[in-house]
Amino acid sequence: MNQKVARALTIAGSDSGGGAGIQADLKTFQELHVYGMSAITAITVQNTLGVHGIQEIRPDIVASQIEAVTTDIGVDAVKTGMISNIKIMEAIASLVKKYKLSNLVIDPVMISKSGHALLKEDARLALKELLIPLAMVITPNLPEAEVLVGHSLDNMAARKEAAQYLRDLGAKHVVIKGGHLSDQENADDLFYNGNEFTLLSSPRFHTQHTHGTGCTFSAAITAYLAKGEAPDIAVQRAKNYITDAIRYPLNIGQGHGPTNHWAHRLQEEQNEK
Ligand SMILES: Nc1ncnc2c1ncn2[C@@H]1O[C@H](COP(=O)(O)OP(=O)(O)OP(=O)(O)O)[C@@H](O)[C@H]1O
Ligand SMILES: Cc1ncc(CO)c(N)n1
Repeated sequence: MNQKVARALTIAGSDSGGGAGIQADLKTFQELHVYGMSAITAITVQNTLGVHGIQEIRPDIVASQIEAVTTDIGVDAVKTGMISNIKIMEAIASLVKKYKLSNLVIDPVMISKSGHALLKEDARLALKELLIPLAMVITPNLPEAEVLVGHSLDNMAARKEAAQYLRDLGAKHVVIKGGHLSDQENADDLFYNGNEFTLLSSPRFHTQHTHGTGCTFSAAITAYLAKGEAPDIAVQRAKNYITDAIRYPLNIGQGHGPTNHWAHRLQEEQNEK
């Protein structure tokens, strides 16, 4: 086998519970046959019941992790997740530019599903100034998109304007995720590539096991980009992946459990029996 292996890097926080953050990203990369690497920005003490502590990693250590893998192994696509402070954000932005990491997916993580702040307030502006201009794809959930534009987005016209605003900041493709629109029958995400708007649509499942859905979705986009898919295809395939991962829950933990990262294989395994 001398086919070139796709390589993806996640720059994110560690979730000891294994459902979100670095752990979700690496599991997703592996499932999609992409070699996964990590630069850890923070260690969270976390389980399905919530976030119980955070230790930020020194910015120079975050930077060295990125340098170590970029200069040796190489990176076909990269994603960012939890980046809790400005110093870490500055370090990441300068290395993305230095190493011309063009397949950059930004998941602008701000608050965990359990309500814990994962991004300091003063870092929100830095996210807009430093990182969003470098993004190939940005994937805010609805509350994050509202923070980024500075007002509520309670209808589709407002969400389309928000997507245009994020494009104007420099992100080439925008996905405003609809997971939080819990009164809607479907879980529809608004995708904008600068020319047209499309909906990434799926049924909405009534489950409490949605911890790490955003991390898993953005990691899947990153994996498909690493494999050379165009962004329009990568987001649709990632939507299929996260939909299966939510559809077939593992029922782990006492609170908001993780998604099922190997669910996409179940159909295949069923067919083999
Ligand atoms: N109950 C659900 N049923 C089906 N799809 C869902 C459901 N909840 C979320 N999704 C999908 O999961 C993906 C992630 O969206 P979501 O809005 O949950 O991200 P998030 O809030 O950033 O997640 P997290 O912060 O837990 O990582 C989107 O494609 C969304 O439509
Ligand atoms: C480490 C980490 N990153 C992201 C999220 C958002 O789901 C989380 N809960 N924990």
